[in-house]
Amino acid sequence: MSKTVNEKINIAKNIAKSHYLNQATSTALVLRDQLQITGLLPPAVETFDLQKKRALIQLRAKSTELEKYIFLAWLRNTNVRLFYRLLIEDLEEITPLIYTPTVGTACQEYSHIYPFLAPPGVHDGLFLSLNDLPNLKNIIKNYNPYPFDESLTPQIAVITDGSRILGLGDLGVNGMGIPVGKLQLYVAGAGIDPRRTLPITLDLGTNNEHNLKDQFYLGLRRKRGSDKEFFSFLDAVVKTLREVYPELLIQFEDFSSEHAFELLKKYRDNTFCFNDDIQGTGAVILSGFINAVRLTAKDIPPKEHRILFFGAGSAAVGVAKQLLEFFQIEHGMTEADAKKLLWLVDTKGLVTFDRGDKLADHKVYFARKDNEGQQFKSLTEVIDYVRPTALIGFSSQGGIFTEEILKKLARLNKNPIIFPLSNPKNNAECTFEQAMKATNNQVIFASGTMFPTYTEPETGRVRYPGQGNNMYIFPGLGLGALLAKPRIITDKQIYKSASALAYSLTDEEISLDMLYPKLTRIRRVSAEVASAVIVQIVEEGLARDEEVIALVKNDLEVLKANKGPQWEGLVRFVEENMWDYGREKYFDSKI
Ligand SMILES: NC(=O)C1=CN([C@@H]2O[C@H](COP(=O)(O)OP(=O)(O)OC[C@H]3O[C@@H](n4cnc5c(N)ncnc54)[C@H](OP(=O)(O)O)[C@@H]3O)[C@@H](O)[C@H]2O)C=CC1
Ligand SMILES: CC(=O)C(=O)O
Ligand SMILES: [Mg+2]
Repeated sequence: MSKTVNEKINIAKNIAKSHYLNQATSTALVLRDQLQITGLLPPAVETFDLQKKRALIQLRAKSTELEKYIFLAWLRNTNVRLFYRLLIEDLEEITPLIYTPTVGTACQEYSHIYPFLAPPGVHDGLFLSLNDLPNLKNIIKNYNPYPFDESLTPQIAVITDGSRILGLGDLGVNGMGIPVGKLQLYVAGAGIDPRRTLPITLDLGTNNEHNLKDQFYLGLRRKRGSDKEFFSFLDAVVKTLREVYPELLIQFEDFSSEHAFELLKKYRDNTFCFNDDIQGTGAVILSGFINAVRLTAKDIPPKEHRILFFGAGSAAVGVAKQLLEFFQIEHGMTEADAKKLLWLVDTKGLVTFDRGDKLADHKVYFARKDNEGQQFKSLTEVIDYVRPTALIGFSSQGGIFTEEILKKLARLNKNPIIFPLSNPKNNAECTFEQAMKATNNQVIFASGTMFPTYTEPETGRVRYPGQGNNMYIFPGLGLGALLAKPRIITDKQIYKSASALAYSLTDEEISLDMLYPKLTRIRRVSAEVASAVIVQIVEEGLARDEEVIALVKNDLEVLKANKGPQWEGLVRFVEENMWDYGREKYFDSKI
């Protein structure tokens, strides 16, 4: 039902201070009068372009990355659309400031920078502590930034308990920067409406002594409790979230590995959710690996790859599982044969059955049985034994891929695949430059946090590092799922997101030997990932959105008739459903 002019004015008055609709110095004079804010702003009426220009100048004038993070948080919390315009248009410059690496520093400092991130009445996200258990429902409802519009209920929540924030360990409630950062990438990368995102940090205490002793630490001052306490709190939170928002998609993020696997097992078949560190990372690295296999295909048949994971936590095991699928699905290998291509290393060395320690549940499946009683402790020993074609780092041990290790890989392979994937940047197992130099520029490289390009001194050729970060997957995966509305996220949907990403490279990107598309194309890439996920959801019979089902069927008809590019209708539909900073609801009505 259309609103009367008076109703519109009332809405506008209520929201005049809203950080979403705030146009600041762009507010037209007539609107200032109607909103009764004339005189409260300087007289000039500026364009959106000029506002952006000023914001960029101010941002670039900050001397540290943390100051830039604080500036951007303030901008997001006071002028949502200006912030997203900056982020979307200057993605390569801004992403490292709101996500890895800077978000790592911001999380470490969260309790110190906290009050200066948002003005009164605007909140970073929802904190749910153990003390809130009796009253969860009301507290969840407290987070309602847009009470004047019922259509703006949250669609997607990213939840952490702060227990393994990037490779920085247990940061407790300081981990809030991660759900906030991930959800900003949902908006920039896949056009999720920022008003419908819900960052959640659970407070079950922290084992971080530094935080517990810090007078400014903002979480509960207690250590983490038993697994029983953890899982019953999580049960209550998930159950209540589903009661309040039945269609909410939940992304579990940065939980300690044991809990991460257990949560996924508990909820994957009954809740609309996925785990980003296990499944999102699995998909993004599979995608980079598919392209690395293509680049090495003339020297190594795919089935002869030998993949060594340095680190055996949620990320490594998540990727190993996706690679296992890949060798079975694409190369017809049996599960047992595919498993033989994968080795894991943890703090005790190569993960084997007969090592003598009790293996964590998630390591058991990949534990080697063919070591004939031998154990291998150091990475050098393991490399000599395994002779890997690919070395994948998920250990959070910055610099541990030394020059000696990198050279060893180069001696074993014409083009060694080396992926130092730990975050943030200081935790990367090596840098791009180190990998290039040690391998005589032959490395096939991706890292979790972006490294600068490298210019080969001999030829002047510019080489592009890949960024193997789940940010290439979760935005498109989430968008596809939100549009098709399945009740659960399946492994097949995750797998399809990976192959869609791998095949989204343009001819130019392929000619530059890139493993991942340029970040600047993220929206198109997310649309392709989302479309692949949607097709899979429809094929599994899980879609509940009639329009989407009809579109997929129509595209199938077109495909059968060989009339057009794959899923073009669907990709267009997905793109049309993306939020954009320019598409704005109330002020378009020109009240
Ligand atoms: N690029 C991306 O998109 C992503 C990157 N990551 C990054 O991956 C890293 C790991 O995450 P996650 O798997 O969840 O974390 P975990 O802490 O669960 O795993 C770390 C693993 O590294 C092992 N490890 C630590 N130190 C050493 C060492 N000196 N020698 C050998 N092994 C060691 C640990 O061994 P043990 O089991 O014995 O303790 C553990 O298996 C983090 O830095 C995270 O930021 C995570 C998700 C996505
Ligand atoms: C990227 C990410 O999810 C992590 O490092 O945990
Ligand atoms: Mg993570």
